[in-house]
Amino acid sequence: EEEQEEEAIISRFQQYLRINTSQPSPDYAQAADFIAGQAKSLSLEFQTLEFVKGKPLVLLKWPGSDPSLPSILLNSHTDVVPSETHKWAHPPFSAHLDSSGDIFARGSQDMKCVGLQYLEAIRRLKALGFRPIRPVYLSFVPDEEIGGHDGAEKFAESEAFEKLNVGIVLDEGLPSLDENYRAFYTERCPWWLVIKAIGAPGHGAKLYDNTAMENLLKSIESVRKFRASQFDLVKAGLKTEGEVVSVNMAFLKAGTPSPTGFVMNLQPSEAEAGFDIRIPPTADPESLERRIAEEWAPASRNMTFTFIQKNSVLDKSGKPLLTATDSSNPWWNLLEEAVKKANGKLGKPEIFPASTDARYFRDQGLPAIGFSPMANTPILLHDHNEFLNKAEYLKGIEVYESIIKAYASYTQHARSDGSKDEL
Ligand code: MET
Ligand SMILES: [Zn+2]
Ligand SMILES: [Zn+2]
Repeated sequence: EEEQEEEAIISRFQQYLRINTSQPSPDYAQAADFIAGQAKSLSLEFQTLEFVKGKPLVLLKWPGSDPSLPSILLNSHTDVVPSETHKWAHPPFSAHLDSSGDIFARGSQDMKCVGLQYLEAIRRLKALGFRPIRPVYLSFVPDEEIGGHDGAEKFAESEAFEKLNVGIVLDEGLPSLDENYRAFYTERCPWWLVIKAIGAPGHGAKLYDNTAMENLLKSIESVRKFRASQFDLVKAGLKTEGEVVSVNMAFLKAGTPSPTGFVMNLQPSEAEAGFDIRIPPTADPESLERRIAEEWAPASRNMTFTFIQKNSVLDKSGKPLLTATDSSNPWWNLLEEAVKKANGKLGKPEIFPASTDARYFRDQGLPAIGFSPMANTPILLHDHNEFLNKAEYLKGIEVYESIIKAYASYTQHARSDGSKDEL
């Protein structure tokens, strides 16, 4: 019977994974239908919020016996990044289960696993007769992978959100290569930068100064020098990945297309490069901005720059967006204890090296913890052949069962800054 139950759990996970919610044209309608179906089968209240047409956010509620207590929000995004399908061993929306129990799919780690694990944990808690004291909400949000502006950002700023009286948010984390789960108290913020060079066109055989290509290449050299300085700190073991500024080139665009490729004897008059920059909350964004204006895209070299994405590392009051992970934050202690209770181990809290929707909730002054229970798992987010082992997925459900139970039973009135009322 337990075996049958496990099969049903895995089959539900596969169903969700098989919905193609890949950017840039995710099938949000089908994902929303699927989540609504799950909500019905679990007798959870649900509603669809559409801050932007065609981009549904599905909100589920498990009511608490004391609705006056701040609620718990379990967040996950429904969209996934694109895949180079033909480079995968198993198609990214096949959710292929191999003989060692690995389930291959885009979104198996990032983060359809988490969204469904929340639901499976609730299914078990309900079967055991557990009743939450605090209300528990689950948000299935769109558009995280393209910045979250039409999803979590609008949600966190909405009146509907304020009414939920959220006290703590759980969002995504990363797999761990060893047995210790990872938890994240803050994250680097994304700046997506495009620099553009212009220069005089001319014969491909002519040497002259200030071509667009030469101007852009000087910038790229400068970016690479900076990148190496940051990477060296990580390689030397002086800093972790989340503690340095990363910069990686995402695209290069230049040249005059021809039917066989590019015109070779014409020097282009424009050239562009795009960079994905991630900045730790402790870095000085102004000095980086100066570096961009003075070294990477100086007007003196006929260069301009724009940001496609530019989040602040600071909240409205100018403080870094951090969630406390000491005794001042009861939610942190509860998480630690709950993971232990489920026979899991938790490593030291870290800075999430990429970016998540948690930043929009932290921006509202709320504590938010990044956590995806995947131990002994290679980190394959945004990579080919993303997979999660079945046993690891099932273990994660037990961990959430323990966390949700602890959180929903917690009766002290925790303030949003994490401090407690005196008893
Ligand atoms: C820039 S918004 C965040 C998108 C995605 N989670 C990433 O870190 O790349
Ligand atoms: Zn994600
Ligand atoms: Zn992602």
